Amino acid sequence: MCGTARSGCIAGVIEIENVSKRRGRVTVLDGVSFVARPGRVTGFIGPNGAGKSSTLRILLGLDHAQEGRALVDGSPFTALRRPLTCVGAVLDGSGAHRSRTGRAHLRWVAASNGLSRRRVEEVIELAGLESAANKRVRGYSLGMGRRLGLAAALLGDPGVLVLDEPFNGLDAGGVRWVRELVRTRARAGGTVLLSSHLMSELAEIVDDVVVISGGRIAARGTLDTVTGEHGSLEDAYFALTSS
Ligand SMILES: Nc1ncnc2c1ncn2[C@@H]1O[C@H](COP(=O)(O)OP(=O)(O)OP(=O)(O)O)[C@@H](O)[C@H]1O
Repeated sequence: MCGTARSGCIAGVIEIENVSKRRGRVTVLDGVSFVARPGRVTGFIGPNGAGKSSTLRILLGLDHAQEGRALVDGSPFTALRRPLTCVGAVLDGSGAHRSRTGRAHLRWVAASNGLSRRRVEEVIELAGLESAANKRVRGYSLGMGRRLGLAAALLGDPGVLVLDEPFNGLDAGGVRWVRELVRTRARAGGTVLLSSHLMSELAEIVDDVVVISGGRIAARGTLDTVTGEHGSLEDAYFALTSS
């Protein structure tokens, strides 16, 4: 199904290797390295402006690093032949044209990746978008836009999910859905990499944690390792990022 011309996207290992990014004179990322593994939920946390979105954008081929590599199963995202069947991603917004309906957007994304209209109906149901699917995206709330972005990310039933602040704007039902979705995906052997500022929410769902601060990795490891002697992930986060 999914794959690169070279190796095929079977394991779904995300490797960020020594990635550095400068914007003008500002160093946004400085030698960032970590791995997100199959069967695990990896939380990517850090203060505003720490470099989370920049890292995820480089991983998804939306931006370039001056140094280092970001790989999925040893290949850059841009080398994937049918990316949606390998990596599902949600960055900011739904990515949909505002004058389209949610259903039309999903059908367009599905068609561009050789996926069926039946799958479109499945993800509409999965994302709880049945009553909104025929509305134009310009009328969507923040949370509905989030659900639409997640629905599109799930279209290809990918082994890898990359989610930037997936809980933003979601109501209680949406938060519960995303929580269960990422845990179910990881239990089934998928790789989930997600950023969030919601420490208590994250502590419930992550296996591994990567902490970034000022463009540098401040800590990485299992939830227990990173939490360490601190009472909670939140306490560890503040200790690691306050400088
Ligand atoms: N398009 C851009 N042009 C210039 N600077 C940018 C751009 N995008 C990000 N930056 C800068 O890069 C740095 C890292 O930003 P980034 O968005 O990756 O952080 P983040 O950890 O995702 O933050 P947040 O939690 O606020 O989303 C910040 O200093 C930011 O100002």
